Amino acid sequence: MERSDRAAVTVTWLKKHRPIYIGATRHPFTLAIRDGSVDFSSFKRWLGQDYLFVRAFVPFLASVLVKAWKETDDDADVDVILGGIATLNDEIAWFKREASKWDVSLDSIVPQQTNLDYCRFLESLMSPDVDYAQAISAFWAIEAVYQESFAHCLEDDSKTPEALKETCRRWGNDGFGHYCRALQSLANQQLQKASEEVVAKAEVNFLRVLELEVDFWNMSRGTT
Ligand SMILES: Cc1ncc(CNC=O)c(N)n1
Repeated sequence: MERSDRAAVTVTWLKKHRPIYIGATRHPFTLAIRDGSVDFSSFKRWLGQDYLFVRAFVPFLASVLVKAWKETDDDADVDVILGGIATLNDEIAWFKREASKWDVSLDSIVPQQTNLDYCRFLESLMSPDVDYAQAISAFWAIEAVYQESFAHCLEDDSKTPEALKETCRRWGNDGFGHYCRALQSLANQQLQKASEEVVAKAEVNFLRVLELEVDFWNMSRGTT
């Protein structure tokens, strides 16, 4: 069967790996935010670690932008990624404000092993040997997990504490949902014309992202 006859590649991955995807997007930490039982010290631990992650996410996005610029003909890909970089600029300012609100000192956060592992994975994708199809599909997966996790905390029947709603809105808002769908569609476009080998590598990366996201949420427990 030609790949063009099949459903979009990311859609087949989501179906095939559904339980793992659910594990990342319905994690006990975000479910505890949603039902209001979350322990604020867990939230503060997550906030500090995520700030470090987001700082490392900036050069990753820059590397995806360079790949898009080199490997695509129209401006659409670069424009979507550039929008992501602009959002990250606001996001870093937001982390600083939020951290001071919660008395979290960002200068003294020590990255935990899971965070170092995740940042090392991002760095491996920054290599010029990794092609754009792989980088954009990993990028989509990373953003999609946050979008789905936090959008779930904003549904009508959720009991998310008022103090955490702004955090949930940052990734759970409709604009971010739209941005994730745009990334997904860029990823599908690339995967559709990629070799079987590249698609296979991208699927492995997708699973690695889900695993790292689960480990990342787990860090909020403070037992690792
Ligand atoms: C661990 C992790 N994964 C995804 C995101 C969302 N992207 C940018 O903010 C994030 N902040 N942290």
